[in-house]
Amino acid sequence: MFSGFHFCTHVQAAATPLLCTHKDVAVDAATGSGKTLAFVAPLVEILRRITTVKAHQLCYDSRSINAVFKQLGFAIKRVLGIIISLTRESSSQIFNVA
Ligand SMILES: Nc1ncnc2c1ncn2[C@@H]1O[C@H](COP(=O)(O)OP(=O)(O)OP(=O)(O)O)[C@@H](O)[C@H]1O
Repeated sequence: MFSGFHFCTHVQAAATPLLCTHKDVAVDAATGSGKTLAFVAPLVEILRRITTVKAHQLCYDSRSINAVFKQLGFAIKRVLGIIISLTRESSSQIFNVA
């Protein structure tokens, strides 16, 4: 389980499989129910998959290791996810969870 927690909260259990399969999700749940991790963890998982697949594809193409790093470096510098937050406090909270 992400972040050292052993169980998902209800909102995390409901949202994670949908977000990890690229569905659009709107969540309305109580304060402190774990909403932040419910969208941060799937985003991290999707980014991990993108970079892993990219590395695998590049290695599979059997290019030189320098070319692999160069192309991976380029890929990682692209914007792959955006979190929009309405307040500075909320932004800090999300930053700390991420
Ligand atoms: N799966 C989990 N197991 C145990 N604790 C968790 C889990 N997920 C989140 N928490 C903890 O629960 C607390 C509240 O989580 P979080 O801030 O994500 O809730 P939230 O719904 O986003 O709150 P808010 O509505 O205030 O933004 C945090 O301390 C967080 O570390």
